[in-house]
Amino acid sequence: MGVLDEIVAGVRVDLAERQARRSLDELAATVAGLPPTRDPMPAFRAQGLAIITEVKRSSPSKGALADIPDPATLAAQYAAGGASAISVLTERRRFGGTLDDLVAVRAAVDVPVLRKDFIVTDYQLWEARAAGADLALLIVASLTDAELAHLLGVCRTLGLTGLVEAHTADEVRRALDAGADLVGVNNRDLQTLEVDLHQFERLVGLIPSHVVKVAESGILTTADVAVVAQAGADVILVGEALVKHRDPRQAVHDFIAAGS
Ligand SMILES: O=C(O)c1ccccc1NCC(=O)[C@H](O)[C@H](O)COP(=O)(O)O
Repeated sequence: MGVLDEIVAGVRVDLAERQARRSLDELAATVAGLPPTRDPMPAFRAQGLAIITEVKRSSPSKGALADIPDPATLAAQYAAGGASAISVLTERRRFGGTLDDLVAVRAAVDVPVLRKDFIVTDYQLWEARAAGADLALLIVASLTDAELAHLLGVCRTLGLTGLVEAHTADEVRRALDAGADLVGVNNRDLQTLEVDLHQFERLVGLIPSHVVKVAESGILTTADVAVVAQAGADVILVGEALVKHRDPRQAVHDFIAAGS
């Protein structure tokens, strides 16, 4: 079993507990009372490099990264620096996140918010929408083709933008076949945790021009930003470098400038 499989196994256990406490009907009632979601795509398609900044306390690859006692304050700093969207890791066991973090971030900023988790069921998408998310991550490696197409359809029904994440050429093909118009290439292999910044560069040519391309993971410096921007990234997704930075607002600003 690889790391991704282990994470998903834990996610399914936690998910069953939440489902026992709150029914889909209850989530649907909450969602019915919400305003429409925010569309991140215009900002992602605009001139220059866009950035999705991540609220990430810890990770399987690096262990503890930052305490982040107040995700809302960090998110406000990201937004002030020019973030086009904010990613909130809501997985508890390995990343120390919760859906409450997403609720707090949603209340603090106006930019779109991404639920970054290991989504394998409709229920998690309803939870994401009920918590105030505008985007949801779908990881090709943890889904069958049928599941991926189905979950992308549920995203559309709920007004969520699906960020479909791939790490190999085959996964990029599967993401496109499922109809994704926002594709992330993760430089991190989620089974082995190895990071290769050049994975984005290798795969980006497989993605057609009308699809928005996101370079994810392992972007630590402005030089790294320049590498993926020159390779054709429309958007970068950055966690570690920002949560560990003494001035996240300035770091976001500098990363955007490095890619433009
Ligand atoms: O970050 C990990 O170690 C990790 C391990 C297994 C599954 C997912 C993992 N991370 C999720 C992410 O995709 C990253 O948080 C995101 O791309 C930002 O990466 P980074 O800038 O390297 O923190």
